[in-house]
Amino acid sequence: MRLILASASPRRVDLLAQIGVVPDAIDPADIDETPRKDEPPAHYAARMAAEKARIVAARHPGALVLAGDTVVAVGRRILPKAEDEAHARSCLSLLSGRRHHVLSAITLIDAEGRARHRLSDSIVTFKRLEAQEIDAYIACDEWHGKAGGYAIQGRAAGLIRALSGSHSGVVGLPLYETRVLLSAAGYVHG
Ligand SMILES: Cc1cn([C@H]2C[C@H](O)[C@@H](COP(=O)(O)OP(=O)(O)OP(=O)(O)O)O2)c(=O)[nH]c1=O
Repeated sequence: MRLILASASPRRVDLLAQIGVVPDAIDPADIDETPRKDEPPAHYAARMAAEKARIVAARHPGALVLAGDTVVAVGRRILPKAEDEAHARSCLSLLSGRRHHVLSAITLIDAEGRARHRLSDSIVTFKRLEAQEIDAYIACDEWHGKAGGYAIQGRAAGLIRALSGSHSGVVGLPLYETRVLLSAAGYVHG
């Protein structure tokens, strides 16, 4: 059975490889990722994963298509991907010393066109960040393009006091849920 990964994220390829899954092709969806007005973060993540999967599945009839979306949320507020220093700084100031949620949604569309969905909800707690810790993190550039302005798989791990939930989900693809969906769709892997 062919598996298509509907994602431009190299992290998702690496995460899949961690559970022994190598997609036959990578075909990013490239959709409009603007949240709707007052859209709850979990709803937004699930909607994005489902839309990415649906658009890519239309291009690959008969294949399995996996898509994901990772959203950082402080309360009902969705933090967008940090594209510049000022934005990354404001994300880190907001996350400093408090808990936030990382919602990681996946959708798998099977060979018959049936969609299965899972949502991983993790709680991440940052230490209270000193000004020089924020400066040092900004200088390392790992925040670039990351939801919420940090990447737990890099230096930010040294600033995170606690994680409750799925580490792989925070990085971008919750592997437990992914394996469950792949198995349910009859995909055989290690
Ligand atoms: C919080 C956090 C986010 N991220 C990244 C993962 C995702 O790439 C990004 C969230 O954006 P996504 O829209 O989920 O993914 P993407 O744009 O990289 O790829 P595509 O839409 O094609 O599937 O933030 C980390 O790498 N580490 C982290 O700790």
